[in-house]
Amino acid sequence: MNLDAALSTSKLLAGAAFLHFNDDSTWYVYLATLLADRYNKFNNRRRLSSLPVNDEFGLIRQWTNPYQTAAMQKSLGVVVGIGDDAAVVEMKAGFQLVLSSDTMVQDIHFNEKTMRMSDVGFKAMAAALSDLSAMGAIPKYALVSLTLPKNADITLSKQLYEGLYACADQFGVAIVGGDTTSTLGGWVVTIQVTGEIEAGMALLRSTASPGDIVFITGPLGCSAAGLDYLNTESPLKLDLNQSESIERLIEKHRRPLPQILAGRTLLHSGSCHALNDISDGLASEAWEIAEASKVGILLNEAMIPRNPDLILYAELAGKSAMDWILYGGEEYQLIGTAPKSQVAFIEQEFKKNQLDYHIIGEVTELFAGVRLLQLDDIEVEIAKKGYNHFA
Ligand SMILES: Nc1ncnc2c1ncn2[C@@H]1O[C@H](COP(=O)(O)OP(=O)(O)O)[C@@H](O)[C@H]1O
Ligand SMILES: Cc1ncc(C[n+]2csc(CCOP(=O)(O)OP(=O)(O)O)c2C)c(N)n1
Ligand SMILES: [Mg+2]
Ligand SMILES: [Mg+2]
Ligand SMILES: [Mg+2]
Repeated sequence: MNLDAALSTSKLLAGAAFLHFNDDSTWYVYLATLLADRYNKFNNRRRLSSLPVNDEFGLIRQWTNPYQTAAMQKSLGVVVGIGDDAAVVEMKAGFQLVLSSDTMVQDIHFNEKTMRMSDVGFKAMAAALSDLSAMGAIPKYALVSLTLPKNADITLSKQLYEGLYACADQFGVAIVGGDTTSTLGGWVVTIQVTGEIEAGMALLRSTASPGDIVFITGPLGCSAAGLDYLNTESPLKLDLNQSESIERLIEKHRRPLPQILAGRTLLHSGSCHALNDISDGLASEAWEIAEASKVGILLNEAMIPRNPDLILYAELAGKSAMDWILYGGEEYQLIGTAPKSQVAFIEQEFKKNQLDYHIIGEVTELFAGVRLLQLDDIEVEIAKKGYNHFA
């Protein structure tokens, strides 16, 4: 078995184990169908190569047919999948629907220099699923709306779908439909996702409480540092160690992972107060919790984790790692709050699931907004800034 095959098999196993964690008794059916799916993929591709490439419906079949067989979709609760006017899916008693939508636009979220099309697909799905993770939901279904240039290279659109399905499969998500349109402008991908959650259990931004600790599920700033490198005009001279560090930062920019298991672990713990995912940057998302919960958040610079690759690259580039950590965004880690008394329990649950967990501050009623206790012991308000589409 080559490395790629081994890697993709281990991701499938991780996906299956993940469904198992979600108490889904059909997880082994999902695994079996996923493996059969991989086996059939090559044959499917050959069968499809005779379809026309300049016809919308032929294209949709080419994009979607090589992936997720009917058997696999059935194991995920799909009753009617791609091909009719709308999809039909099973509803589980005692659960509520969780709905969200996210868009990636050429030259705003990605460009030819920063991302391959398969990365765009993977990241678009990951970013959409991230919002489900921030509610504590189990991701289930996705609709893909694709707007592509009239003269687009069809190979690129197929690569986009390769990435979309790689992420969907990793998190047990069935792609059940979407929409296809042409444009005289650049590529736009919108992913609408649906998840399910135990009724009444969704984790909100508005429920932080004074005395809570503030935590994050992993180091921040790496995606922004990776993007900075990809945008560098004059290439830096790098030794092997430095280029490996930068490769890892680029990977974090191109293939972020939604923290679904962390969201589920927090929901199961019964001890998480507020939760939000970090798409626009730590400062911006902490502000969202502070405002929605009508509390203050005091972050402690000394407690904020610093990824060694990030520190190394910040020194090389002569830029501030802390700026990327606070305002960088696109990290898709979670920021949350929990009562102090529950910290040990949550930490233990995270450890059990081999998840990362860092306490970085506390919730207070002494002020409104977000402040940072700097390394020099001075407390400053941090700007409510992050990525803003209209700034
Ligand atoms: N065009 C829109 N019409 C209706 N609701 C929207 C629109 N754009 C965003 N929203 C809603 O506004 C809220 C904030 O959106 P957004 O900042 O994109 O959230 P996030 O950063 O979590 O992805 C969400 O509840 C989202 O569903
Ligand atoms: C070419 C390029 N320029 C800039 C960025 C930086 N960037 C674009 S969007 C964004 C924030 C996240 O996107 P958004 O659409 O606001 O996601 P949401 O908050 O809806 O989850 C960032 C940091 C990028 N990823 N690529
Ligand atoms: Mg959004
Ligand atoms: Mg969000
Ligand atoms: Mg945003």
